[in-house]
Amino acid sequence: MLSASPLQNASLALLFAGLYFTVRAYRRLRRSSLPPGPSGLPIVGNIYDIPATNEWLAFMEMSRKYDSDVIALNLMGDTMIVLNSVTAINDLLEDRSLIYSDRPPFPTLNDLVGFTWHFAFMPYGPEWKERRKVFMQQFQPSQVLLHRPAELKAGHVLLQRLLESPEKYERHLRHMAGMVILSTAYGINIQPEDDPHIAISETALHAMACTGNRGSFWVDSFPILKYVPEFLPGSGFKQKAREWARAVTAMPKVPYEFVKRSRAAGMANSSIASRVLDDIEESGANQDEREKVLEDVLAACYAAGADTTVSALASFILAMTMFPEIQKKAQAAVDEVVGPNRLPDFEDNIPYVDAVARELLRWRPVFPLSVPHAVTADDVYKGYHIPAGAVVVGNSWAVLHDEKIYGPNTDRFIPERWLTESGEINKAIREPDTAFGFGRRICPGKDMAQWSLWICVASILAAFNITKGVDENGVPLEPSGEYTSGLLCWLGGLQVGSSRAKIATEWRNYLINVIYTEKRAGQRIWVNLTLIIGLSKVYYT
Ligand code: HEM
Repeated sequence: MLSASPLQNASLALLFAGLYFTVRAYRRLRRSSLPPGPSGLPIVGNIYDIPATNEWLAFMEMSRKYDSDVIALNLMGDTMIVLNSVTAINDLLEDRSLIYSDRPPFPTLNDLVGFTWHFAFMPYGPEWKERRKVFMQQFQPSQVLLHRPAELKAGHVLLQRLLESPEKYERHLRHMAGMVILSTAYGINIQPEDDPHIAISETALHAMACTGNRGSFWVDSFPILKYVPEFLPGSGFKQKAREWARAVTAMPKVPYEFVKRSRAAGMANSSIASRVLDDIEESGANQDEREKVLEDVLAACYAAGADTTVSALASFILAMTMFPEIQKKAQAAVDEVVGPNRLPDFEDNIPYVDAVARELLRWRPVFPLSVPHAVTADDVYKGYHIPAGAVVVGNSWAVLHDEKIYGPNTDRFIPERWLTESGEINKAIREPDTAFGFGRRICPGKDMAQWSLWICVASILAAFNITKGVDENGVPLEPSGEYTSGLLCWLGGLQVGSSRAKIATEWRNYLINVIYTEKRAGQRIWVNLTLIIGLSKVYYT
């Protein structure tokens, strides 16, 4: 074996030292031109500067501390830029959306679990554009009108189910959301219980909630771990991912094949799938390719639309429990327009309910940090360097709780902030659009989501009182009002399904005690609900 001379050793040591200091100096230089932020530790960077809960509040605090609405964090070598004001969000995610519309990679979610069909997680590029275009055609405001009958019917079935077992309200909200989406997208009439389509989708959504937070698994930080063989100790994540992948792969295929079979048998209901398939078959061009896009888009409706709507409605239940005086006002507003003999309809003009629905999205945004974007080219903003590849997070919570925009006490649920003195919607107040994300990635299901929320809120208010539960001594039990946090420490993650997780874990545990729903106005409402049961029987058979 050859051995190096002392001179060679000294030269090598010098070379390494030189390299080390050059890299350090380069990093310092780069860091100094990044937006301000906590300095962090070697290697791990700022991961310990981000708390495990309520990260959006920590980012607002950093913004104050560094006197900058744009802050930068280093998460194990990756740069995360957090935008804490409406101005910064507009300047970058809206006005420069050409380069700010990418997504960071999701190694566990996409590569291991198989959500590659879901365009919400696709990089900005032709595949994403194609799917988004097809989606938008079906969810633009004029098309959304076609979905209203399904939303109304599902709202009525929701009331009936709440009446039967109010303590299972979260399950009923899920059923309602699934019913709207499966019937709109595929023309599928779901079963009242144990529907197989719902079961597959819920398992896949659970997988999404577990893996959508980048950083939940080490493989997110070290993608090479994807290749670890399953027999090695510590590779449990791969087995779990393989189990989830079965449902995730089945989610787009099973309902799509159902539609194809129903069409072949001449029994398909009207749906987005059927309308687009008619077009595809008529034109005959690129049939397989276009069908694959359609299959993905339909599945994206459930994947993106179910948990979100459920989460917002669960916040509604919470708000009505915490602010009973608002509930009374909202019920009075509904009663005044709707009267005692029917349930609300989309044609009803009830500004107070509009205000409640807006306040809901503002007060407890489903995605407090939206869904992370990524920037595809180097950029300069306010003199700061934003490096290509950085994850860019819009702090929706900061905007939606900004008292300069929405007035005082933004932590309280105050629908009046949206109203003029005469009780109409005040058009001068910025709509809660921030709750639906930004720029080219803004939620394309926004209109449908808002109408779904509206009809459920109005219908529940018309039929039920929502009150705190009492313990065995009759003492009211206070709900904690806490939510889970979705953004894990390493990289800007997702909030998908996290409110659901909280409700599932905490609320369900003392659900029967904490929140119960009672029939309001006794017989009068019961009569209405009997009518609804009649309607839903037609639906179920
Ligand atoms: C209250 C309900 C909802 C809320 C709060 C919500 C919010 C959001 C947010 C914050 C994003 C990320 C936007 C961004 O990256 O900047 C998003 C994306 C998306 N949403 Fe929604 N959403 C809701 C309901 C729905 C519904 C009902 C559908 C479908 C029918 C839907 C379909 C989608 C899709 C497909 C994307 C991915 C867009 C893309 O990456 O291009 N959402 N949503």
